Amino acid sequence: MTNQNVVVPEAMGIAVAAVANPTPLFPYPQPRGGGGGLGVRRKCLPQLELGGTGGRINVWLESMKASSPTHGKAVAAVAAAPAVAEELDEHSTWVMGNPSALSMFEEIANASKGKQIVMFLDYDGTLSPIVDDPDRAFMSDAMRDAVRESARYFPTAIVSGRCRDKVYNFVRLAELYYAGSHGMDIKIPAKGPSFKKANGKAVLFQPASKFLPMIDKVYKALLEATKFIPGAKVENNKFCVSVHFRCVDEKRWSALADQVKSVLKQYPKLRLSPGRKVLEIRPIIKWDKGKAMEFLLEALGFANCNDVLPVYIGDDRTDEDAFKVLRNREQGFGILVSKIPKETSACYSLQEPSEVMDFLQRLVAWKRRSLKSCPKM
Ligand SMILES: O=P(O)(O)OC[C@H]1O[C@H](O[C@H]2O[C@H](CO)[C@@H](O)[C@H](O)[C@H]2O)[C@H](O)[C@@H](O)[C@@H]1O
Repeated sequence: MTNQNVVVPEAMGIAVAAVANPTPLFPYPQPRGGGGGLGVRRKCLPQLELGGTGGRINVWLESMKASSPTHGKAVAAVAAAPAVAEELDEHSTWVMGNPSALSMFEEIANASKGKQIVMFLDYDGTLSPIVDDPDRAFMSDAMRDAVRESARYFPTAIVSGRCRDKVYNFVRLAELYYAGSHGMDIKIPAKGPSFKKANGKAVLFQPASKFLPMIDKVYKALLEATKFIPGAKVENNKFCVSVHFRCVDEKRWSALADQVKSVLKQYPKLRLSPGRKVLEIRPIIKWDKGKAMEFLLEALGFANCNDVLPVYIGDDRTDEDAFKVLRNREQGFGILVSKIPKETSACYSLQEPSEVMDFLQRLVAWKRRSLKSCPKM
């Protein structure tokens, strides 16, 4: 490895406190309703414990259901339910707490005046629509153009649960920064249009590298344990593993949860969290997408800056860690991609990837106009 820094967390001094910024740069909307809520009935997911007996399987099952809302089904349920009015009310309350980033565009643009926007984008469900086959989650050329343009004006990073190589192969833009495996695999190349702040040295940061052999073993064990469940798919994401159940008949979810649980019992150093019809298995280390975002900000020279505005757009539970960091720092803003109300720490929302594309295009157009009228901006 030449001209590349392999960074260990301690060496970077990465801790939430290390990059804390005391100056509120963006006025987060105040939480509405009780319990710090956004006016939405809280549907907290139970902890997915790996030990214990049969009862916990139900907890797993409930989690799998709760973390996999299907828009079509939700809409049908709303239409059929007697409490339609209440549901609609809930939705509009949520929209008030998390207004559309498109309808609030002027406010967002104003807040970024004089500040360097740094763009963080999740991949699945944000840049590409959710599809049955994870290997075919392609982003459109139009979306690729929008992301390419974003990177011309703002340092832009992809932060994904997928392994870094795989997400790079989908995005195929060398001018971006990539954080794969839920932020546990970060690479900052040495050269590129927006890499001036990275001191001309490539950075490779893999805080879970010692877990590689374990992840490999658990991946093989999960493949074996789930091979009799039609539709189940196990994906090796290098520092984490995804067990997909989108194509598994709901009647077999419990059997799948059972199999996964029996494998994970032998791996107390791994934890499990639910995603969109997927069980995500990863090492128990204090590292997540929020920490990855902070790492990138620091590595790019934006730590302790008052004139930076990080924007994080994502659709998944794992993106909440980044939304929380922004909320706690009172800096920048998180945008949740969702058609249905969800508990979130984001302050704005977009409904689907096509809206994400609109938003990126508008931001770039706004930036271009501002540069024309005031080239120093
Ligand atoms: O952090 P992300 O980039 O959003 O990655 C999270 C997981 O995304 C992928 O799974 C999801 O998208 C698939 C394709 O649309 C879909 O089939 C699946 O049901 C979703 O959960 C990816 O395959 C996982 O490895 C990522 O962890």
